Amino acid sequence: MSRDNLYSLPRDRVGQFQFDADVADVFPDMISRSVPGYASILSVIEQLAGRFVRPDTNVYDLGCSLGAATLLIRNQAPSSATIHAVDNSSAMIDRLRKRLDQEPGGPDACAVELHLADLCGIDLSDASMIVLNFTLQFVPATKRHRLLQACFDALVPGGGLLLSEKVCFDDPGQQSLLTDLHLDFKRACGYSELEIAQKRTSLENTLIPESIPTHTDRLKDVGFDVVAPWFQCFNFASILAVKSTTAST
Ligand SMILES: C[S@@+](CC[C@H](N)C(=O)[O-])C[C@H]1O[C@@H](n2cnc3c(N)ncnc32)[C@H](O)[C@@H]1O
Ligand SMILES: O=C(O)C(=O)C[C@]1(C(=O)O)C=C[C@@H](O)C=C1
Repeated sequence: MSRDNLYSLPRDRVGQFQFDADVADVFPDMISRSVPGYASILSVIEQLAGRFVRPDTNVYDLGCSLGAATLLIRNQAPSSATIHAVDNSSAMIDRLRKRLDQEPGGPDACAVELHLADLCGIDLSDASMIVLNFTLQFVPATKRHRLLQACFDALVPGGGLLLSEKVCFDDPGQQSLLTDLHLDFKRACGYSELEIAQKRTSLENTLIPESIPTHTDRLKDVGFDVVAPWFQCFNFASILAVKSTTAST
């Protein structure tokens, strides 16, 4: 795995964070040293796939990056399911396509379709599981409600949505403590103060976190019956939302 040292040298001007080829090349290292609990969340996504993915349904991995969640879901999905891996970064989709060519899966592996597209513009239907693993935070706040409504509407009764996000806190004490603990995590993972500062600048106005109650209220508002925050480490959280089995599609 290539080491992320993208922000290790001083830059005259730190531009907006982009999921370009440089980031794609180091992404597994970058995300695992930036998001506490990332590996645990992935392992739970695989577990959830075993429970939620139904035969002859679609699964959407929205903002799939290099397909970490897609490949784990494929381990559990019935062969008649189809996983749609969606990302608007060609660097990410190209690398995932190569990886799938190298690892086509066994004879019972379900189909994986790649979509180089804005996830706000794609049609979603007949879904038994939808994953937004650290993706919604990059979608403009004004588009988030409509996207989650489309996700809810696309789910079959009993279907599940997994939403993981960097979050913020209304209470200033919590905000400051949990941000500091995240920075300590990054330092312990080997990032320098310069790397941390330059990456923070590049993510400003690009990654827009919201509070856990903002996320859970919105998920209930679009129709989810059960909205269960199941993971939090510092300012990173994951929520499972389930559509009622008696809901009409
Ligand atoms: C933090 S990464 C997601 C990590 C990935 N889900 C995983 O589990 O490894 C965010 C991804 O969302 C993609 N993305 C951001 N906004 C998007 C949009 N509007 N449409 C499609 N993809 C988007 C980025 O290109 C990036 O690959
Ligand atoms: O907050 C940070 O420092 C992050 O790097 C977080 C984060 C994320 O949550 O997606 C941001 C961009 C990269 O994709 C990897 C991790």
